[in-house]
Amino acid sequence: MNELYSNHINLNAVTNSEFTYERVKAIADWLLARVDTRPRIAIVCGSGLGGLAEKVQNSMVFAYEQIPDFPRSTVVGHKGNLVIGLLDNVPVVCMQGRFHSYEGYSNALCTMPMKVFKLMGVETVILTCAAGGLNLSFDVGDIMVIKDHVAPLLWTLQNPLVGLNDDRFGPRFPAANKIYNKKLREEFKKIAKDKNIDLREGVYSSFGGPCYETVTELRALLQMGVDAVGMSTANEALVASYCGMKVFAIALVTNKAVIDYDSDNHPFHEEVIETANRRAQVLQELVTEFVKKISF
Ligand SMILES: O=P(O)(O)O[C@@H]1C[C@H](O)[C@@H](CO)O1
Ligand code: HPA
Repeated sequence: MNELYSNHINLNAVTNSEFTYERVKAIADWLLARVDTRPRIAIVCGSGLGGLAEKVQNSMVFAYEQIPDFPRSTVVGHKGNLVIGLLDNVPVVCMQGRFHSYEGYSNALCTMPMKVFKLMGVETVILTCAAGGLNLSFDVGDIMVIKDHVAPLLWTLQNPLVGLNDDRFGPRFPAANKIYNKKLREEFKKIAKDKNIDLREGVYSSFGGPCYETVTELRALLQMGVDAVGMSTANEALVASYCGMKVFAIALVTNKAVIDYDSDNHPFHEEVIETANRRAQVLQELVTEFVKKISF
């Protein structure tokens, strides 16, 4: 087995049956035994956005490879640490890098950390990601609050909830029409307004990658009402919501999706990272303020 990957998790396990309640609880307990902090908020840092985790104080940093049964981060711009500590005095657990299905991980494995968070006592999950802007009025650098998603992989057996259901995590047939908490979206928008930071709100889509989308795929998504397209987040949002946690998600528009058949432009990861680095500070400021606000 590739040593980048985890110790004894079955990487090909498509269903969630590999990640039993007991197995996930063992991971949560392993972490809780090593920190004094009891985080109620979890933050997932997307491509190039891991700097937020560096703002966490009194932190304990666990490299993913230290944590039993955790996968490894293999993507540039995803450091691969779980950081537990205080963000402006609010206890948080922060994923400095996430797992993607294009890394060879099943969606059940990609989203397993959400279940760990649930069993650590987390109540709210904040997801961040990089995305290509599809909405014609979007500019590179825009921040979009996600209000819904379209995720074709989740229409298949790659849905992370496929498999025997354990009701201790969530219901067999969870609703998916209210994944992105409206109150949290409103709160975030208020904070941005007070800071004079322009925000977008829209629909995110994820095909899972690793290739960027074809022109025709993007045009179809545009017709469906999609505003930004990425390779992650929807799966995590689904599982976090299924577990009964509140979900808030933002996508940073790191590039423009190319919807002209004859364009010479194309998306590339270096541009994604570069834009993320350029906008990281604003995003960090917004998320830190948001965390403070919702912690009461
Ligand atoms: O991990 P996220 O969704 O933030 O990153 C996006 C999707 C791919 O990992 C990468 C492509 O450039 O950016
Ligand atoms: O254009 C994109 N497509 C998919 N994923 C992405 N992540 C950043 N930009 C993009």
